[in-house]
Amino acid sequence: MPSTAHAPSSLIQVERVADLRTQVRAWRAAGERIAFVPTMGNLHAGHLSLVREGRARAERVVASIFVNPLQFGPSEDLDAYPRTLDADRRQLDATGCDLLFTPGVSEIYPRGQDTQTRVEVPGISDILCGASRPGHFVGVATVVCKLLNMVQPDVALFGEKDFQQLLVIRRLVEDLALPVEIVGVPIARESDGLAMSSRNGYLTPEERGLAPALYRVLNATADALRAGEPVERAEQAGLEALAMAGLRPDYLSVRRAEDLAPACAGDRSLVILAAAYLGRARLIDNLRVDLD
Ligand SMILES: Nc1ncnc2c1ncn2[C@@H]1O[C@H](COP(=O)(O)OP(=O)(O)OP(=O)(O)O)[C@@H](O)[C@H]1O
Ligand SMILES: CC(C)(CO)[C@@H](O)C(=O)[O-]
Ligand code: BAL
Repeated sequence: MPSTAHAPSSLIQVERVADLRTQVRAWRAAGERIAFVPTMGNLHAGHLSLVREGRARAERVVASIFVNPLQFGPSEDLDAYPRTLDADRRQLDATGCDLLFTPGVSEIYPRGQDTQTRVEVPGISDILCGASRPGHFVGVATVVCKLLNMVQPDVALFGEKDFQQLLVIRRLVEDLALPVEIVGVPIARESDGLAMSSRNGYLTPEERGLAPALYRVLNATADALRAGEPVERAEQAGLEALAMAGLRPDYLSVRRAEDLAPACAGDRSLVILAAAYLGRARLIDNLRVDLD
């Protein structure tokens, strides 16, 4: 055999819940634990770090690719969202993912998405990204709840880049007593600090040059807080710095890391969250700050 031969693919791909369940049941019967990584595809190193973390925690890793229409607003990028299934499959295979679930919309919403039972996590869904994207977290909570019920994993992995989403999902799992461990995975960044994101692909070369300002401003805001700057002043300076760097800030907010309540004097465990528009992209990022 030529030395350049590739190892045969061991990635199983299924589109139907029934096939997913048959395979997962067989693994369970063999005493194997299941890790689950839900995604919307167009995979990058951030997604693959979730798969690797899954491998470290379970014998089998299931990933899903589903661009969930229920979490997109009417004027958002559902149709333009990048779909790169062949490349995604190759990356998952090379990273040791065992099964890829690629349901169609009718497999997830057989009755149509408008008449689908919905899952709402009140309060935390209505602030920050939820305020700018009304209904977004109902869409996320609904599809994540369904996917968890379909896969029935022992552990599910989510990126800390979507920090608010992670907290919404933790709350959902706690409130509905779902028997799954939720693990947050640190943000994977480009060498210039920009958080990896599928939507970075929307940036022109010039915008891509401006984008790392988001992470730089988060770091400058963290420095200001550590130096004793009052929260409101640090937030205002951060918003101004984003605009000066050529981004259009949506929000920059210092919150309590535990529950995203507004930070008050005396709170020590904080997170700075920001969202900003740049060309066709809406970028998000966040940075934890522990004052002590
Ligand atoms: N840079 C990253 N580091 C760690 N995890 C990430 C990163 N980017 C995305 N993830 C995680 O991967 C999972 C799937 O995310 P998704 O498919 O929406 O990717 P994305 O790159 O965040 O896309 P988008 O640009 O739409 O936000 C989520 O749990 C998300 O938090
Ligand atoms: C968790 C998720 C896969 C639900 O559609 C999505 O919001 C994402 O990719 O972060
Ligand atoms: N990564 C979050 C999915 C979304 O923006 O819709």
